[in-house]
Amino acid sequence: MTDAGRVVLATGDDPLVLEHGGHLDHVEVAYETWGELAPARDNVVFVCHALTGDAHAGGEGGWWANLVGPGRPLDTDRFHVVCANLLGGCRGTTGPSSPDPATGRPWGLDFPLLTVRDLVAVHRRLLTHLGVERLHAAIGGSLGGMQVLQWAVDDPAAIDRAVLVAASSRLSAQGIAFSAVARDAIMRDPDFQGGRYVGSGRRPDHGLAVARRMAHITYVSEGSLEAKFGRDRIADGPPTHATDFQVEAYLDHQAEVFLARFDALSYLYLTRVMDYFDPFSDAGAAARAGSGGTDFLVVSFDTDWRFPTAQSRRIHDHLAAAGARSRHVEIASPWGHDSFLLEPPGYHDVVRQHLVRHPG
Ligand SMILES: CC(=O)SCCNC(=O)CCNC(=O)[C@H](O)C(C)(C)COP(=O)(O)OP(=O)(O)OC[C@H]1O[C@@H](n2cnc3c(N)ncnc32)[C@H](O)[C@@H]1OP(=O)(O)O
Ligand SMILES: N[C@@H](CCO)C(=O)O
Repeated sequence: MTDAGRVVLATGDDPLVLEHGGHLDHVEVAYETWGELAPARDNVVFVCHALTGDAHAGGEGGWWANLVGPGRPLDTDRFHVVCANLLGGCRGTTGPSSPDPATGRPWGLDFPLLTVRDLVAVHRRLLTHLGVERLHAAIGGSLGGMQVLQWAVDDPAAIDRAVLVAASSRLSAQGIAFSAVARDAIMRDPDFQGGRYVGSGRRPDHGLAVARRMAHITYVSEGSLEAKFGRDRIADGPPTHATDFQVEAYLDHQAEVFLARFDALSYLYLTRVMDYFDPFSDAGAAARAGSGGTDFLVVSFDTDWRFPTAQSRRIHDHLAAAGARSRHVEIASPWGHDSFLLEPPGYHDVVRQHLVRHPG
């Protein structure tokens, strides 16, 4: 059974208090579910999406349809899978382009800055709304893995099995630098209009496209770009400043499809969420994450240079040193960071096995 819905999870009477201060009096969340909820409500697998994902993880066109479905590692004949669009997103959940209840106008840059803890607080409210106390598992890739880690820190008794794929507990200087250039491209686009572009008939598409082109290069590997495109050109002819190489046409295409599904303000807010994430700066965080008996699987890909294996090993090392149950597996993949969306050999097997492991 597949279900999709939208639910209000914060109101003026029950606001969402944010980690950096301030609160949101209205939070609406878009979510989808697949598979039957067991009568004991003990078969829920929560999927946390990455930077630009949405609630549509499974089913036709789902961004994780290779992982979610009957007989898949997140087996919907067995599990009740839930995925929600993030707070700050632009795919049905409240974000910076949503109306500010105080003015009726889109929030723009008046939307408060968020943290991973805030994103998780909304997931936790959704679970309460669904009448679920404990997750069979929580799984996420990239920013999704960060949410799973924060969730275990904030509510250690809530998750039996945690799967963090291609994630990081702390962006490197290089990672923050990539985010900075992407945000600059957006904010310096004249159509950004100080963040007041919603409803103006102009959007900072140029800036957002530059941001996505650059980010996409970091999500794939040098080898995969070489293998797909090499130095192939679209047509023979004299040199030009226009798109000429196949790899340029590929980036143009990636940017074009991205503009059709994503919003520049959400990009600014969610990249900033990632920059500041650093849960182990709190010396007690790893011990708390392990204190509820959560069984962690940390997966990385050998060609991921955006969130390299060393960053996953750091997560595992912190957890293991604090006595948490944790395993780290590095998967060989030719495809870089976005391997978490694909099926390199061995990856789905370790996830499948972890989801049926006995806790304790
Ligand atoms: C994580 C979440 O929570 S979901 C996030 C949202 N989703 C994403 O971020 C995914 C974006 N990333 C991608 O699509 C990535 O490219 C991957 C790595 C996942 C897909 O990998 P692959 O299957 O190897 O696809 P590839 O990277 O080659 O891209 C194929 C696309 O490029 C297009 N393309 C390929 N070569 C060219 C070319 N020379 N010129 C123009 N376009 C090209 C294809 O037509 C295809 O388009 P389509 O996706 O619109 O059908
Ligand atoms: N390609 C993914 C990965 C980000 O880490 C996304 O856009 O969400």
